[in-house]
Amino acid sequence: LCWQLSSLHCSLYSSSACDCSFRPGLDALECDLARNLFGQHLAQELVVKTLRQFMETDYPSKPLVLSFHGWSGTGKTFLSSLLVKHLYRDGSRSPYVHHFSPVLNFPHAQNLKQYKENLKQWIQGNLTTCGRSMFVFEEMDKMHPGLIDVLVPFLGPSWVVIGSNYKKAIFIFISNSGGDDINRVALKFWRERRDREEIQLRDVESAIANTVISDHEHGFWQSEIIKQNLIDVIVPFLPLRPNHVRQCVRSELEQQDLAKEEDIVQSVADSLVYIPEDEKVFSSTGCKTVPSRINYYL
Ligand SMILES: Nc1ncnc2c1ncn2[C@@H]1O[C@H](COP(=O)(O)OP(=O)(O)OP(=O)(O)O)[C@@H](O)[C@H]1O
Repeated sequence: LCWQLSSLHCSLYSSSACDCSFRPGLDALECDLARNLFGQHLAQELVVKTLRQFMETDYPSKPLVLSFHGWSGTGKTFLSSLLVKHLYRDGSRSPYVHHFSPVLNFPHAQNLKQYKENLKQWIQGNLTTCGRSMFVFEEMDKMHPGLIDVLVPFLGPSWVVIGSNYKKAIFIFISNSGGDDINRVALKFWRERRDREEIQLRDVESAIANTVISDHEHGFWQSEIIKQNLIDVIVPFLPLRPNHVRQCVRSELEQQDLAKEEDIVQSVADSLVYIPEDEKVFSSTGCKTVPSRINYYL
């Protein structure tokens, strides 16, 4: 029955939508984001809109390249995991989704040459196996500058892997860089009593790009990926307000099958640090420490 259902699904979509267990459920993704990703109207809109455009054709002109920016604990990794869940049949167990972290995969600066070669081979090999692969690069701000540029041929419109259409791949880069730029704008809006939903990509985009390319420690320092405009969308994550933290607490309590008691919700939210110190507008760690705090207040 499962097989029949999946082949029916594949024949309803174009057959190539089913390459490599790729089962895009964009309506479900949109719904999941609307319900579970708090306070990130820009990220939500940009990612869904861009994915819809990218999926519209079987022959995209280049792979999709997204770069997520924002402070710690604001939902960058969480959003990327929801993408994986709604794009691949096997979700996070999919063999076509690859994660890279500089600390785990490229820890020693002196091995840069070897890492470059390995990374190139790895990407090429996986793209040959499956054009619909996804590659997620975490902590780009800790990646050795120069390493990531081996990806340049894979990100543009003019490179070919025999046997697969590499232009269907998705690359996601994640970093905290640009977080201060985003926060400055968010704070300005808050001080002017303007709705945070009024913040547009154009309010933060160029500041993020400038910060990233001029940061000597960032993997995109002087990178050709930026210079050649290979990033399709810069996705900003806004700093979280106390009400978003409370939503995270409720959501975590629900996941742990615990009652959503408001005094616990408030105590956990109150226990976080908010900045600036005098105004206490944004959580300095987003929702990151919520699960560990909950155990303390139960
Ligand atoms: N905007 C959000 N909406 C809902 N939950 C969130 C949000 N931000 C963070 N969380 C919760 O906090 C946890 C940690 O967030 P996440 O790992 O996505 O942060 P991050 O932005 O990737 O941080 P870092 O830059 O430190 O890696 C998530 O697993 C999720 O449960």
